Amino acid sequence: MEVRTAVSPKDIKTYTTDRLREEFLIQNLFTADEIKMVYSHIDRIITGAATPVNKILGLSSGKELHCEYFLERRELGIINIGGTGTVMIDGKKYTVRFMEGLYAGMGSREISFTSEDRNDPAKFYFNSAPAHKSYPTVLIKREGKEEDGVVIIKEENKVELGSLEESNHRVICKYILPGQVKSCQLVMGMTSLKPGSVWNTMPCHTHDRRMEVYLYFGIPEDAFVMHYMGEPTETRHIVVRNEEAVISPSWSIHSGSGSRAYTFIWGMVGENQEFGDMDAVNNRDLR
Ligand SMILES: O=C[C@H](O)[C@@H](O)CC(=O)C(=O)O
Ligand SMILES: [Zn+2]
Repeated sequence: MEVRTAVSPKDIKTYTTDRLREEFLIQNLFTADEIKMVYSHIDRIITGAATPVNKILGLSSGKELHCEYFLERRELGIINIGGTGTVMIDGKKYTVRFMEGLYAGMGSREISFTSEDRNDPAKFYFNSAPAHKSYPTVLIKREGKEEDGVVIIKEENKVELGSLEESNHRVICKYILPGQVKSCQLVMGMTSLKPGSVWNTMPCHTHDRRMEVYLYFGIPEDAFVMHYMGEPTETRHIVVRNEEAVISPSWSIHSGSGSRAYTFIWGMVGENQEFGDMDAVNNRDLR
């Protein structure tokens, strides 16, 4: 597990491209038959991915967490962006298809990942945060029938925002949030741009009470997203490629414009779970 420290907005004023990428960009998350993780001191979020191809991958705490098992004092949110896979949690099997999610509560001991088809492997992306209470583990689906251990995303949590005229027409699909999937800190979801729209989170915002990580995906190899970060009056850009993530500290905007439409997963950690708790930035004030 790679460990990254927190960063002051004063520092990034002098950062080179390389330094900025080293601090905030997360690359090579999806590596065959490996679990990759980055532990950030910013709200202690862990951003990771499990890509089982030929193996069963077990999630272990590693030496960095100094505990017996990964979710001893944590919670976990997973979204599969690959082929159908299986997550085993304490002997219970969850089949997780493309774009389906899973929330695993604190105290879950044995967690492992497998793919159904090695030619179309699952790609389990995850965010994990410190937790103080155990909430039920549930599978999260966009459609279907509500049943025991399965949550269907509510219509009110599929929000259409923006317009083609403003090049920011998109659907925000909220997976883990109060009123749908209970968690201690973690709030997670996915935003998909409509063809022809390229801007996410524009107008942009900051939120002092939580940090955020974006994972961009569904981008062809020769395409990219210009991700914008920094204080609203001191912005910087990071060129993000397919299946790369970017860390956004509380003081930073997090917004992007792609060379074409794309999709991204957002995960937020901090003290406030209210989705609308943002400090809006007026477009006129950006620098
Ligand atoms: O605090 C909320 C997050 O930044 C994202 O959910 C915003 C987003 O997906 C979008 O506007 O496209
Ligand atoms: Zn945000």
